[in-house]
Amino acid sequence: MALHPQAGRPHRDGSEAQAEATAQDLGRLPSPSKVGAAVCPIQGLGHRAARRPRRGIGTTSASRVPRPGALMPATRNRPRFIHCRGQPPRTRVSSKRSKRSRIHPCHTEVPGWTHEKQMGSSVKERLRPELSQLDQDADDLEEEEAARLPVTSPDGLLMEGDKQPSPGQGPFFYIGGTNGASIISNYCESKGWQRTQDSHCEDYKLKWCEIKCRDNYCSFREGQQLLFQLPNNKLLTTKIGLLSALREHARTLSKARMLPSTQTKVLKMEEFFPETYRLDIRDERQAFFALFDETQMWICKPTASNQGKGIFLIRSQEEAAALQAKTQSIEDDPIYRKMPFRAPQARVVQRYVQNPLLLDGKKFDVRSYMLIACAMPYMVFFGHGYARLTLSLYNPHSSDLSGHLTNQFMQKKSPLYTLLKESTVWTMEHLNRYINDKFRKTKGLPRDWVFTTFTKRMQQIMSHCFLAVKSKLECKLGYFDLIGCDFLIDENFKVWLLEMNANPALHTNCEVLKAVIPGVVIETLDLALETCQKSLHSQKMLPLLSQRRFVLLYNGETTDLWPRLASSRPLNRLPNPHPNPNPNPHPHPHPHPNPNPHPHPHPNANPHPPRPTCEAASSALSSARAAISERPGARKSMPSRGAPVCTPRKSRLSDSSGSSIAESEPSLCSGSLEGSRDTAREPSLGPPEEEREEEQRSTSHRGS
Ligand SMILES: Nc1ncnc2c1ncn2[C@@H]1O[C@H](COP(=O)(O)OP(=O)(O)OP(=O)(O)O)[C@@H](O)[C@H]1O
Ligand SMILES: [Mg+2]
Ligand SMILES: [Mg+2]
Repeated sequence: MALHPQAGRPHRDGSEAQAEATAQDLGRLPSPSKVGAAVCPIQGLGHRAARRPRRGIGTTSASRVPRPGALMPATRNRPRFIHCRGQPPRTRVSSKRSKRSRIHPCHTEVPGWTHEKQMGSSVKERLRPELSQLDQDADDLEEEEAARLPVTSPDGLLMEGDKQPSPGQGPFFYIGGTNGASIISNYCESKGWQRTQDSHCEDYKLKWCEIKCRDNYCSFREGQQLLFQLPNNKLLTTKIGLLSALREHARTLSKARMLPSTQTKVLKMEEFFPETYRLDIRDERQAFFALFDETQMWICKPTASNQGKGIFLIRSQEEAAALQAKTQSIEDDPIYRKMPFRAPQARVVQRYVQNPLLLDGKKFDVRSYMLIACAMPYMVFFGHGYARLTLSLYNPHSSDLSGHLTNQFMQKKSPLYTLLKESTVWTMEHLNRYINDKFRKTKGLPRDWVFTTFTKRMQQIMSHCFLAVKSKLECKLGYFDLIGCDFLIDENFKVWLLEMNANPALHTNCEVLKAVIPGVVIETLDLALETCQKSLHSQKMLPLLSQRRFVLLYNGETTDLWPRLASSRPLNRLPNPHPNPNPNPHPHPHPHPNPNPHPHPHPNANPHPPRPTCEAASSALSSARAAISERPGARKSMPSRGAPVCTPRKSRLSDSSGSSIAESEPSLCSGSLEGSRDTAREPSLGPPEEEREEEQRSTSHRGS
């Protein structure tokens, strides 16, 4: 299919990503005056910290306290969580390792994991005394296991200044919503933390909410807490946010390319992102309707919905004309003119990839992950996910959307889903085997194309997208994010990025998901803890002891200037994920039914330290870096980006599950983080208001 170059498309200035992102949630917000304009007191911290000189905070505590609550095996191949019970004596962090602190390592081989994590010889050398002790400790532990004694929390579970875990005294974690809740909860409980159902609890160590709530960001204690989701991740995770960011990045890069010093090849947006137009901007809309003809297929999507909601295809002149008329009527509607925030959700139209690669005749896409484990400095990773297939055979002419939309939510609508659901999700290994068998010879692909070329391409694209928004993301030490990225492969093996999703689905309702998702979540949490702790203590990030399958895409420690929290802050508040340079490669084996999830060596396999960084991505990064660093607001020149401007306010709304108040009283929450309402935005097209609200209520599980 011939694609129109993006270059000729209408552009808007770079503030659109932010403005659009803002617009999405504004329908649910009170006017800025109601919210109040006071600056959140937390906001200033980053700047103050930036001015302070870096001090040697010392590493003793971080390196000596045992890794808390590691998953310990009940048998050699049946890992289980150890829940820390009882009240161990209060721990003082000292450079001397206490006897009890030595029990954490676990030498158990966990299928599919151990081979990926080994220490380099230099690290081993350094750790030799520790290693022999740990061997002994592991034996001790096995004895304990054999005796089936309850395992108590090791000393030093918490860092200095924290209370020891005891019922009702924390440390606390809070989970808003149900997405991945049991995995997160098990992980935290294995560390001896206690779950609170109080969504207003401010004394938490970790908060993982499906829906962002402004209060969470206002009361956030930088360096002391972990908070899931960057406040303005919608720069990447709404359709318009991503489109605008990529366009602006393309402009920046094209300017930079004119400089003699930056001639290196960088990724072009049109090479990986299907041609897309915003329907909420008149010029773009007109450009789209002018170019449309019946030889092409387009897909129309609401910017901030997920699970395929509100999506339809445009194939005929009649459908295009109907869309045009509807857009126009909304624009002309006096109600929406007066109250643009009441207007239906903005939409994009995207060129439909009509010739997808098919697996046994079925369309599929690939869900991968971008993990922003640390925002100060940025530590960004790539992680493999899984492939999602439709139940029915692909027929480009069919009007049945379930054959066109591969996301699980669409497939779940089918009565056949319960029966055939296992066939709708494949592991990446399965996909790799299939492509090796069916296409390697006929298409002249390299062996293990999935784990070589395809993986590199996804990493390159993710890096490109991250760089596109890096200077605009609101970052604080303790923010972390897991973003679901959807890729489509066409029959020419070209890779297309379809979208990125906040709060990706973490369901485990079929066997493949059970094998994949817990590992993703556990490593996410491990990496968030480790990187945060290291940042707080001004320790070197690498090697990352908890890195297993995720591949490092971006290490801001070596690239960016970033403010460090000074030692005048209360230190050691975050429980230390790696109290000791742990030679055990698999401290957190997750219940993983897949005995060998990565039989083939591939870029995400992680056999040797130092942990892998992505070559593909780093070349993309280095070639783009010069351009990025010149952008206003780039990290180099702006040490700490602003926190959301907001009034700290005790929220008083909570649904029964204790999840974000955004659902019950949307006007108070969700999305006010990005600034004030863009009243100047053009009316947009979409489903009626009720439908839109319904969509917003039910889209907590992003990226189905
Ligand atoms: N440009 C495109 N060409 C071909 N198929 C597409 C295109 N865009 C989307 N699709 C199909 O439609 C599905 C839904 O699109 P998309 O992921 O953008 O929407 P969504 O509502 O955000 O879904 P989710 O977040 O649940 O993945 C995709 O999984 C893919 O199968
Ligand atoms: Mg989505
Ligand atoms: Mg999707």
